[in-house]
Amino acid sequence: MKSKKVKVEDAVGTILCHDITEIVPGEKKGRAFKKGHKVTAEDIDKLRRLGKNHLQVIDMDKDDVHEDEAGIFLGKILAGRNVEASEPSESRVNLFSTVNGLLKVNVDALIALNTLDDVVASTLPNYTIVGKGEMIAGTKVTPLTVKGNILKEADKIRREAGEIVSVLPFKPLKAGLVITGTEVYKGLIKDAFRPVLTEKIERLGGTVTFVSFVPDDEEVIKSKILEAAAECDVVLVSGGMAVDADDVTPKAIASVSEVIKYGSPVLPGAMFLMAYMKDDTPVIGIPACGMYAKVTILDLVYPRVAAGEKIRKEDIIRLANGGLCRRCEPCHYPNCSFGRG
Ligand SMILES: Nc1nc2c(c(=O)[nH]1)N[C@H]1C(S)=C(S)[C@@H](COP(=O)(O)OP(=O)(O)OC[C@H]3O[C@@H](n4cnc5c(N)ncnc54)[C@H](O)[C@@H]3O)O[C@H]1N2
Ligand code: MOO
Repeated sequence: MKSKKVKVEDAVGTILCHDITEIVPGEKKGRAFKKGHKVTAEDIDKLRRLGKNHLQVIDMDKDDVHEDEAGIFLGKILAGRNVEASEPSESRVNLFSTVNGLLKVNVDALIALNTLDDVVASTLPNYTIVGKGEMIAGTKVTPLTVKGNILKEADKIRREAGEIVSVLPFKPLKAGLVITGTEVYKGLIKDAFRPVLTEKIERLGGTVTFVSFVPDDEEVIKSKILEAAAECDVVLVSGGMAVDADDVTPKAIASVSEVIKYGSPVLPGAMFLMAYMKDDTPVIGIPACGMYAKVTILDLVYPRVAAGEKIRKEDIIRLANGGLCRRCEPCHYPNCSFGRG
């Protein structure tokens, strides 16, 4: 990109390398033309009136694209489902969510885009819960023009990736709770799991339509999971997830579903279990930390389930990076590093 000095009348189609200021004594002082502006035939008279005989400009080659056009193009490449792009300003285009939901970023494609010369694209962290109208990504080029072949490369990355930035709306899931623990079942202690789980489910648009309190008995737990799975979209089973003689919940879950992962690299949440029934109904085993800790692995995995994702073993393992809660007092989640791997 080379700049040169040209006569005003020869500047049509070139790009200004600097702002041009207009001063009307006693009235105004401001920018009449912006750096990056593409000079048109209609601009010539005004430029002359502003006392300009020469301009410092960039002469666009045939394969050069103006920064604003490049920004618009990149915005289109980035924006997947439920995402809309703003108008460009100094080539920057912002992307906004059009729904409440879960941000999904194809991180590999995002990194590939940023390896292209002059391209900048950044997003909120993958799997952030976002609101309708929230800014979720921004893109621009480093000024003032960009080579067309770079945009072709960007388009290729998008085609191979499918979508790069999208927002998955939360499904109105019917959730079943199977709350284990003989002490709770017998009324020796008051249940604390139901309100915590209900709040987390309802916050994401779901409804608790089945609740069963059961003793630490493998057969009883198993039959209640089956009952819940028959009428719900997701089953959450709490308690009895560790090592006591009475902790039979993982066995009960494993007897009716396929366990994807028992044990997770998230603290709190080490004794978490993720499983699926034959018909793909998710069954989630939640250790007791899910009741007393403000945030746990459940806050990282459940939104993905509610957004319709099928959780794989690798997804749980990848939570290790960022999976350590700092235990801040007071808790700042989600404005913290938890789950931000
Ligand atoms: N030796 C080891 N002990 C524990 C380990 C370990 O690795 N080695 N892991 C710890 C971790 S991590 C967690 S988390 C807990 C998991 O606990 P459980 O899911 O087995 O929970 P319970 O034993 O059933 O209960 C613990 C505690 O919470 C009370 N509880 C349970 N459900 C309810 C409810 N619905 N309402 C109110 N209170 C409830 C229960 O009465 C117990 O007091 O294991 C660690 N141990
Ligand atoms: O599963 Mo315990 O799960 O770390 O607090």
